[in-house]
Amino acid sequence: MSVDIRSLRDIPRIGDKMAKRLIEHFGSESLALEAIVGGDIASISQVEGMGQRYAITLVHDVRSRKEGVTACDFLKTREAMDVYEKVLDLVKGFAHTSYARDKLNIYIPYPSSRSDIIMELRSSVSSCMDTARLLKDDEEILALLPKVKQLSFKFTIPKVRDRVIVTADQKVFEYARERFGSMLDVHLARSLSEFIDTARGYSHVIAADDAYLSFDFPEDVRPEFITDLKGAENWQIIPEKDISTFARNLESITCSIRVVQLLRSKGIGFYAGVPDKDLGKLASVLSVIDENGNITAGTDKEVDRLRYVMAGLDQSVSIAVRNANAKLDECLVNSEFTLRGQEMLKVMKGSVELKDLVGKKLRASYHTVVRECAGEVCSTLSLEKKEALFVDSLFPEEITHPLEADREQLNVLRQHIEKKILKRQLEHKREVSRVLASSLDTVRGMVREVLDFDVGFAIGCFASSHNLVMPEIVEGPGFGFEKGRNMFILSRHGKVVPIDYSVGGTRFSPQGDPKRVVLLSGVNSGGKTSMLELLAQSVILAHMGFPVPASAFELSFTDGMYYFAKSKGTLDAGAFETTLTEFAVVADDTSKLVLVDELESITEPGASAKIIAGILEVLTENRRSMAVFVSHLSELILENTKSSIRVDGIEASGLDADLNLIVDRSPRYDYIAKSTPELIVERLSKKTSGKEQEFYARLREKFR
Ligand SMILES: Nc1ncnc2c1ncn2[C@@H]1O[C@H](COP(=O)(O)OP(=O)(O)OP(=O)(O)O)[C@@H](O)[C@H]1O
Repeated sequence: MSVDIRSLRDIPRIGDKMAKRLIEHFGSESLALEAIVGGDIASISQVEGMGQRYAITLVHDVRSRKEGVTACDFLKTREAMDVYEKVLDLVKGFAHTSYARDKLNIYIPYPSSRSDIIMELRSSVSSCMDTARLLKDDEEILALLPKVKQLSFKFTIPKVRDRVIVTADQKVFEYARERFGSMLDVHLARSLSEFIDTARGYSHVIAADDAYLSFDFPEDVRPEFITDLKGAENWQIIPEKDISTFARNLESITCSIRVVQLLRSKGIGFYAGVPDKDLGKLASVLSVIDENGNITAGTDKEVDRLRYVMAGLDQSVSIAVRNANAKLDECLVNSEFTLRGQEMLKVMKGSVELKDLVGKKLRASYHTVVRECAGEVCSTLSLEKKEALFVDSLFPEEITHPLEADREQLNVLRQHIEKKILKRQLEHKREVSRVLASSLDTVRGMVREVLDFDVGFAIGCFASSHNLVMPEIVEGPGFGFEKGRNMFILSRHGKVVPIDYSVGGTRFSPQGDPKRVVLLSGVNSGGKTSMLELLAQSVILAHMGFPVPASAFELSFTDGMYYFAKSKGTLDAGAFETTLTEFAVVADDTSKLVLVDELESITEPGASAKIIAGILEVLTENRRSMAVFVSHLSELILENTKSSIRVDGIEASGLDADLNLIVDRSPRYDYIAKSTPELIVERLSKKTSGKEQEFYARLREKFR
């Protein structure tokens, strides 16, 4: 039964505490609900106290309430679930984003009662396959996608230190502090002098009322009057607020824009609500900021020049000073100083200092050197007139040797440049923020769509890489295929022998034999278990609406799949009983596929054969059941039943030159294949020597 979910309270797993955390994390209940219903496992996992496993369970829970089924409705045994999880891991290997890797968990196999969902999925997966065919080798898209992450809004914006709001009005002050206080300084100035003192500490001053409008301010205080603070937009006062959101997520956003543009250029309609022109504008606005929210180099020549000045100031001053001192030294070395008699008398009388006389003599040369030194700094840094005046004040009027730049004045120059950069940046930031503020929803939606694109793209790439085909759905019961490939063997060994096989009524059935219940006999290590695994993989994929690993595949939908893997060793009485209880479930009249691997080891061979025969009879009587039982006891089982059960066989014809079994991996229909353990014994005897070989030779004799 499907249930409508309208609030977090409708989800039994979510208590008050978790609901609060979800709302805090996503920003609102509707966004939290959207993430859960939409299967955004990656984001839900980030909620405090959640974790990935819990997020998956939560999403499955909610979806199963909406869809009325869970994965366990189809996957009836632990081993069936294991195969599903391993298949899903293979698909996840093709995801380019962690978002997609997590979200792929929402895909589950559905029972035939929800064939409507399977059919819907088949059509969307088919278009994912088309997209993958087109794009799977596109290097640009493959490089862009891994850089797209979910947008993060969880960060505090560092306080802006170079800007201040100053007001003379208590009410305005309180309002400004409440709205902007966490992001920039707000001051109450009760007098003009207080205003000016405060203003001098900042590169940009916003005067938030008209109290000081008519005053003449000193040249270094140039407030901006924004007298209606309530009517002001955030981008005017604190453009950093919106810019930060974009800057922190810059790579994800710019890569998403590029992905959308690329997809559109390939004729794939994507994110239709936003026209190309708007995307282009967004991209060009974003190109102006870097990941710290600063204006990027190349945006504004003046900012670039000032940054260049800032970066080169210390070095160019020290080089120019060094050059000046070298010139001064040279000048001194080449100077002669002659005291005339009058001068000597004055010095002797103490009315003139020798130092002053020397200074007088050197002044002209000193000032020339200092002028040249300042000129060198100005030209190296391409300083403007006003900045050049600051440079002049770096060097003392009085002759000093060696020449040194005044550290304090250098600092004043640095602050002057810095203020100019900040002021200029503010103009750009306001422009950028004005555009970005209205684009947040667009960008949020776009990044989500790109991430969701990767979910489908991963499925498409998986299908394409494994050469999968969409199975044809038939009335059945039955399944049959050509060139089926076990994907686990393929990923483990890099190659796999394709197999043809059919059970029940399909166009691949042997001479139209529609037998639905078969025993699979055959040689040890012939590939019987691998065949069951291949069937399980394909049937699970088909019930997920996914393509399957074969060149052609037909199957009928079933209500559930039972996969019982080989049990290890003979079971004790308790475990035997438990195993039988597990098998009792196959007796109901639902449509089902039962795959069983060597059940005989549950007890001694004679009894096992009877039990297996009994189970097969029950399955044969249910017209909607299909079953493949792998067994080495097929003859014994047939002796114990009158039901019409087909025995197929995987046979080995010998050993090749490398002592590997020569096996035809495709089962032969209606054929009891021998286990041929003698081939294994023969192989061992050929591979060994001495005593060991004698031992195997003796065993071999037993088969003659
Ligand atoms: N189609 C195939 N292509 C390539 N290798 C295969 C194929 N099928 C099986 N193999 C390989 O053969 C080996 C034995 O396979 P598997 O375990 O399925 O045989 P089995 O018939 O179940 O053996 P046993 O009767 O001893 O349990 C495995 O290593 C598997 O990788």
